[in-house]
Order: sequence, then structure tokens, then C-alpha cells
Amino acid sequence: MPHIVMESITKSYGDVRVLDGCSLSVEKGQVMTLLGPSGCGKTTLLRTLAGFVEPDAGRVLVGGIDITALPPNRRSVGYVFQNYALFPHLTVAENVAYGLKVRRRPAPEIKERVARALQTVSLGPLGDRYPAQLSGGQQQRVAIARVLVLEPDVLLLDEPFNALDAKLRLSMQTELRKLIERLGITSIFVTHDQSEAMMLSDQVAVMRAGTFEQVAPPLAIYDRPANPFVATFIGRANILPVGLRAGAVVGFPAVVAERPDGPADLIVRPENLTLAAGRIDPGTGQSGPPGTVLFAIAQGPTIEYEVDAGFPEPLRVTVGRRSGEVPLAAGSPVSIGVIDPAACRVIERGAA
Ligand SMILES: Nc1ncnc2c1ncn2[C@@H]1O[C@H](COP(=O)(O)OP(=O)(O)OP(=O)(O)O)[C@@H](O)[C@H]1O
Repeated sequence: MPHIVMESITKSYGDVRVLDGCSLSVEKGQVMTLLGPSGCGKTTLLRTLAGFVEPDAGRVLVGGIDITALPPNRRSVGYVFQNYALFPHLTVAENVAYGLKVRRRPAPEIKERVARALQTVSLGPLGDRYPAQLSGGQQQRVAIARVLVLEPDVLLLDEPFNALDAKLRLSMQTELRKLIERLGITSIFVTHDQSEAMMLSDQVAVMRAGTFEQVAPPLAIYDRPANPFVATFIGRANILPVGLRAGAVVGFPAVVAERPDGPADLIVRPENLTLAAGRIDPGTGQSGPPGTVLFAIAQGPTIEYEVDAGFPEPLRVTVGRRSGEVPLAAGSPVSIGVIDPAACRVIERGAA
């Protein structure tokens, strides 16, 4: 039995259906990320699990127990808010103690648990400071300590890194992932940042307009996106309208597909393509169509090309860059190759 089960959750605000039959399960100790564009319903689903939003239909179970009708304070669910929501007039230790005081725990127990929670997030010595005297990353850790001190079964985090600058964000992501692993607490994150989702999660649930497009481990989503929406939301992808003839893609004969002849969409990642100057097989043995360089930019370890290969959109190709190599000039004739035909996906035309 999974630790968290959300069954056919539906929620509308007025005429707008924000959650449209969402079902999701998370195993004990696993980290799930809800990933999707702004407004797709991620926060609403998280708040349904916390009990802040009442679903119109569906059930929420934690540890096999139906908690759908329980108020937030009777659920063993910790919620870390986007803006941390710390009390500015309370010290760090008082902020962390707050939930225990509300629950009328004895003073010695509060003292001991607050010290332990602050220790867990490496803020032991800063208990007497006020939130305004802390960095963004430290404030975030207080917000997490304030939740962990209540020893919830489940940890929910709504865009927890939003307020942090890029560098701090990266170190806090790593730190939080290690902390969650150490505590073994079942966690759900909300983010619209795909690299954050890749890095933090055991499972990613890609959402669009109140439903799930795909739920799978991050690399499985990257390698085998269910449809063009997922392919372009996680990483970059070329979505090429192609024809199928005799079980292979016209223009990419190495890419085979068990589908009837006719139109299809080919999903191919830029790093799964390569190119060579001139009209020759680029050496992969998996030749693709000829093309002309439209634009190229070197990024140190890679060169990013945009190539006119006869498709409605330029083909994006990422190639590894050798020391001293400069990109081919715009206008150069090139031959496109596929590195791993098995990593291409051929799907029904327009199945977005
Ligand atoms: N209390 C509410 N009343 C009316 N509409 C709401 C309410 N809460 C959310 N919505 C609407 O529901 C939709 C989903 O909102 P939600 O906050 O769940 O999206 P999200 O995916 O978390 O977006 P973001 O990434 O921008 O935070 C939005 O269109 C939002 O305007």
C-alpha cells in the first residue's frame, strides 16, 4: 500500500475545473514532484492533501487511512509555504516552538524538540535571532524546522526555493534532498522548474490543466516522454512532422516504428542528433536529412546549432565541442545524423 494515495480528486472554482480527476500515489520515504506550468493546479492539489482545500470529489489517504474529512491540524502533514510565513516578531526558536505551544506540549519537551529540529537543519546556534537577521536560505531552513518539529508523516513543500538566488538555490536543493533522505520522510514538492524536479525527485508528476500527463521517475520521463507536451516541458526536444513508410521514418531511415504508414510526429532530443560539415554521412551510420546551418552558438563544452532541414521549425542539434573547435558558419551545408535511433519516439501526429 503506498503511503499517500490521492484518488480521482476533482475541484472547481465557479465554472473553472482546476483539478480534473487527479489520482496519485507516493511510496513511503519517496519524494514526488508536481511539475507543470503556472495555473495547472499544482498548489491546489498540494493544499488538498494538507486539508486547506476541500475537494468536490475524490479521496485522500495517508498510511491507508482516509483523511479527506479531517481538518488540517488533525492531519500529520507538514506544509512549508512558498514565502516561509515566519513570524517576524518571534525569534527563530520561538517560531519553531510555535506549533508545539499551540498543541500545549510541556515546556521541557518543547525545548528539547526545538533544539533537535534546529540541529537537523544546521541552525543550532541561531535560535535567538529574529527572521530579519537571517539570510534567505537560513529563513527557509527555519520554515522547514518549524514543520519538522511536529514530526509529520508527510512533508509538503510549495516552491520552496523561489525566494532564493540561483547559487543558494542549488546548494539548498542538494541540502534538502540529503535531509529528506536522512529523515526518510515521504515528501511532495511543487515546482515549475524542471531541473529542480529532475534533481529532487524519485518520481515526477507532470501536470497540465488539472490532469497528469505522465507520472514516472525523472529519467524515464526524460528518455521516454509520453507526448510532445512532456517532451518539451522536461528538457528540450525537436517535434518533427514526418512520414512513415515501410516501418521507418522518411528522412531518418534508422528510426523504425511499429506503426502504420502515414503521418506521425518524431520526438528527438537535440543531444541525440549530430551533424557533419558537407553532404556526407556524419559518421554515426544513422544518417538523417541534409540541412543548412541557420545559427550556431558555442557554450564551452557544447555547440548549439539551429539547422534548416526542411521542417517547419529549425532543427535543434547539440554537439559536444572539442578544445579549439569553432562552430560552423551560418549557411554551411551539413548532414544530420541520429546517434541512438532507439531513443527517438514516434507518436501519432498531433498527440499533444
Ligand atoms: N481560491 C481560489 N478561487 C478561485 N480560483 C482559484 C483559487 N485557487 C486557485 N484558483 C485557480 O485555480 C487554478 C490553479 O491554481 P494553482 O495555484 O493550483 O496553480 P499552480 O499550478 O500551483 O500555479 P503556480 O505555478 O502559478 O503557483 C488557477 O487558474 C487559479 O487562478
